[in-house]
Amino acid sequence: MKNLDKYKGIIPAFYACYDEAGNISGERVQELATYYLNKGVKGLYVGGSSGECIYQTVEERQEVLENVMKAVGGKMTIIAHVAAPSTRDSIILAKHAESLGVDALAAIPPIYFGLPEFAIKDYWVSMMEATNLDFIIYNIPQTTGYALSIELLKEMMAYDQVIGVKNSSMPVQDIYLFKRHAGKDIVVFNGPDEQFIAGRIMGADGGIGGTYGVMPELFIAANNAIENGELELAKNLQIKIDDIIFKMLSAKGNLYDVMKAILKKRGINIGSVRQPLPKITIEDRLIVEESYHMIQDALNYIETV
Ligand SMILES: CC(=O)N[C@@H]([C@@H](O)[C@H](O)[C@H](O)CO)[C@@H](O)CC(=O)C(=O)O
Repeated sequence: MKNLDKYKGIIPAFYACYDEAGNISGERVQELATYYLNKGVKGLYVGGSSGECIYQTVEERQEVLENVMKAVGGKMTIIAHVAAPSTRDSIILAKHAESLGVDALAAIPPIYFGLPEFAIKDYWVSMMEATNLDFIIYNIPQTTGYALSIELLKEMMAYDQVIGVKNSSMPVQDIYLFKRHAGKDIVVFNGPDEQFIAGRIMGADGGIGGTYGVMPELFIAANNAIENGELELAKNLQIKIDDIIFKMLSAKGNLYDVMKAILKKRGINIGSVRQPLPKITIEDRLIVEESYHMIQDALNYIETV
């Protein structure tokens, strides 16, 4: 029986760190990784949606992971999202991640063309079996168009390397169903940050989220409240988190650029987003300001409870 405790907690989805010219900045990657280490999160999820991975080359994705491992390798759990459009590149990224000593791989299903489940399974198994690492299925039907079926989950659970599911689908019941039908102990990560505590109550062992990175303290506090059975506090924190997310999502610019602007106000400059993601507008600056102060207010609230 594998000990899965190292995956159970708050794991921010790591953001793309660019220099002023829009190229990957190894220095800023290391600064952001160290920032999260010091915040006390459980680990980092590197190269996922929030990492703008689909807009980066294989070499750029390798550079990001190399710099994360330089900064925090061995000091926290590192999950490397290695899925690329082709199986070939996914295998290259998986082997590279293993060579750096990450804890686990994660992968979305194939994108663009809708493929039959046997082809999705082959895609996942090919990159997984190119290494000896733990493997986490990434279910995110909103962006991939494929919702993980119980049948395919059961087939994948037959592989000892498969240890969990990162579930970003909105129905929180999916978390329960994946746990129920896995047939063995698995880790399920809550993906939609807006319903983090609901996911935890329905069986998620922790969370991986794109907004954790701009307010990690709030998700750590919400997770601790769940762990301690303080459901009223957990709900109050979730409501504060959601109001912040809704405010950030109200911007015209992409959420990731809103969060990067807020991080800059928190002292961490990781550049902007890569097109075609729309950058924040002048008008969005007010939303950034308001979101930043809502985070500060929530941090002050935590100090009082
Ligand atoms: C569809 C989507 O991107 N979901 C996000 C959420 O963290 C999302 O950004 C958040 O709930 C705000 O809507 C994560 O589940 C995925 C994610 O952060 C990642 O893969 O980087």
